[in-house]
Amino acid sequence: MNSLVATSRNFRQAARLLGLDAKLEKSLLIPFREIKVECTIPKDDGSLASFIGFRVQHDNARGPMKGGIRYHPEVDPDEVNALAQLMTWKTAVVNIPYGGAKGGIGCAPGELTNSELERLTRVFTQKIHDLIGIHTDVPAPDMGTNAQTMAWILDEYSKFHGHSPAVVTGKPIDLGGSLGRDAATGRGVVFATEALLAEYGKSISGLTFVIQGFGNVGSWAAKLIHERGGKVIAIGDVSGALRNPNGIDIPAVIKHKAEGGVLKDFKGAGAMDANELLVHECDVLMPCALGGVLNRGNAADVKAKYIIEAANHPTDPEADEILSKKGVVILPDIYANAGGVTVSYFEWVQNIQGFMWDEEKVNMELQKYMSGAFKNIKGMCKTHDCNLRMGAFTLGVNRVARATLLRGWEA
Ligand SMILES: NC(=O)C1=CN([C@@H]2O[C@H](COP(=O)(O)OP(=O)(O)OC[C@H]3O[C@@H](n4cnc5c(N)ncnc54)[C@H](O)[C@@H]3O)[C@@H](O)[C@H]2O)C=CC1
Ligand SMILES: O=C(O)CCC(=O)C(=O)O
Repeated sequence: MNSLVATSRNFRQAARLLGLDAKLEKSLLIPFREIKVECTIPKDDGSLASFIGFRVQHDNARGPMKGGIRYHPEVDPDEVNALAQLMTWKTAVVNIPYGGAKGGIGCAPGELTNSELERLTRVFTQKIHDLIGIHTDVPAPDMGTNAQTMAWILDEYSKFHGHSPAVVTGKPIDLGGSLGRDAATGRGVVFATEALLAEYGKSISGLTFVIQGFGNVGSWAAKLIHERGGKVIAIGDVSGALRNPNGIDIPAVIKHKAEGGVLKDFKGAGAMDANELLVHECDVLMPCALGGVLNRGNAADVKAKYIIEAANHPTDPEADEILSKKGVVILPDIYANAGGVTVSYFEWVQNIQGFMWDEEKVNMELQKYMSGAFKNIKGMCKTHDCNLRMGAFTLGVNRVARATLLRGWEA
């Protein structure tokens, strides 16, 4: 199902549970602003290459719009729109003073050199610099982008507006990045998993995990699960998938990748069919890569008891229905992966204050926000007699609706 249709469907279901006025519902769904820009760069060989960049600013009722920038060949306007909308509900779920936005460029970052990526990022920034800003819209990394990408945006933006570290988060520590931001999404995923498992009298230790995606989110989640005694029995990325029923040595995989190795060539686990990864026998499944990977084609075959949505919208609504009938418990993206944007908020606060926190404080505050949000989601589940996805959606949508009503519409 189209990602925008799927996300809007979840929103509408939450709006109905909350009894929102139809006009308010419509206004919350329509994005504040959609930006589409053409970015042409000279490639290293002198030829020209053109790319389309997007930034969708979905809602700013609760504060500056916030969300990552994705570099991926499948980036399209509907997907960016859906991801921007998810950011609005996500920032409200963890109760940080932001709205939602998301950006992306349709490109294959792995096929561009570092200098081509730098030129592309700078051209994109030139085209959107007057529409982003510390108190309007604050980008961050997402799939295919990283701290270096944020450093280029910061530098290009600062040429127009003066030195502005708080205009992006997830930047290098040397440029005002926060300690703990690199690990934050994966760490938040693990805090969220612990909160969920505790409801069932379980903990990470001794359970089996399957993780799809071994980039920023997947590798940090895997590392922290491994450290807590969880057994990661299968992993995969764009190169392929690996399994080891005795548990994969995650620090060794991280070392292999840091030394330039490709995941599928790691020797401490056997190769497996990448399509089998999501339906592999395990206690906990963590999609940490693309959206829509759990769909009506594979949902019936999923064997995990818990799904932690570390990626954004990995579960299609059709799969959601099939999985819930099977009794699989799903921890939704707008809560499960909110640790990244939460520490982005801490980074922005530190930049504005001009005062750096130590990593212990960052991680402690993150845990507070994640466990507080889980309690609030459970409260909404009780109030509206609904599952965790609708608990999170009703929590987020209700906060945004209240802020919108309080601000009013007088011209
Ligand atoms: N980076 C962050 O702070 C946050 C990221 N997310 C979400 O988490 C997910 C992953 O993001 P990052 O780890 O930042 O991206 P990344 O670019 O660091 O890593 C992406 C991973 O997905 C893998 N992948 C790509 N295509 C694949 C395919 N067809 N099959 C299997 N694996 C594939 C890549 O090989 C890589 O391991 C995305 O859905 C993103 O929106 C959510 C919240 C915050
Ligand atoms: O850190 C941020 O501002 C946004 C992270 C993000 O893009 C996401 O949560 O999907």
